[in-house]
Amino acid sequence: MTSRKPLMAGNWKMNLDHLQGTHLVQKLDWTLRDGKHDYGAVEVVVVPPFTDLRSVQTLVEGDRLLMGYGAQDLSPHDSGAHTGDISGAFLAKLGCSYAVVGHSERRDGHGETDEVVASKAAAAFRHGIVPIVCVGEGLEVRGAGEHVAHVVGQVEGSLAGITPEQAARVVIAYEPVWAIGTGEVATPEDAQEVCAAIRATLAQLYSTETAEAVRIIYGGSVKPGNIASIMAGADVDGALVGGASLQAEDFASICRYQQHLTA
Ligand SMILES: O=C[C@H](O)COP(=O)(O)O
Repeated sequence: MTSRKPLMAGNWKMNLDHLQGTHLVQKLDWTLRDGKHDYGAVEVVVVPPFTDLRSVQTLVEGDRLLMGYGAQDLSPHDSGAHTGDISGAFLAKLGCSYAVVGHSERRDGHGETDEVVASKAAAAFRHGIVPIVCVGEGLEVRGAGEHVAHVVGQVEGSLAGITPEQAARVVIAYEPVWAIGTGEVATPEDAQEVCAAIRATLAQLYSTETAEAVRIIYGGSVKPGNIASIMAGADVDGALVGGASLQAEDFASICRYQQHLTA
């Protein structure tokens, strides 16, 4: 029996300005409360654009909401002449608990390598922020049957320099690129296969104890109708949700995935 607390993180990507974001957080909180969501059993986190974070902080702190929030990226640098970068120090001051690093949309669209991702993960830890480190293969790699080796390589590269103490707190998101925003979700077996391989890699890099502590979540076309079967995988500890996290009812339903099992 695992003691890992499931994590449902809603990555809004470049959607919703701060007014729309405030509205969604309020509606999500209300929907979760209405469904008697047990935050102690399933952690809920929203990941808005940078420009929404101050508004989300004000709402979460002011109304003592139980959901957490994080950023979609951060700078590998802490301060200085890095135009357009956002420091982990600033995010920590805004109360961010998490920062997504190495999302495939940044690896592909901004040329981020494993080395860059590792430096961002290290920056997050310097400021007490937990990095959600994204890995995942493209369609070609999957077609060649090299997805496990590819993802394992990304995990090793993206965690370079991360200490065992930090590694135990990291979140790894397995997101097959071909499943992101396509409606083509990985099968529960696909998700479990790669998440188990990630955990085995963590055991080799660090220790079995560390590997057992790490939450490994799945992302890619997660919806209310498929979350329960994905979560059935022994090594799947939650989800990084894109499109479906923009609708309060859908994301709340995903957060309450356990109810789908008994429904
Ligand atoms: O960060 C989230 C993932 O990219 C998944 O996005 P999606 O749920 O829209 O497929």
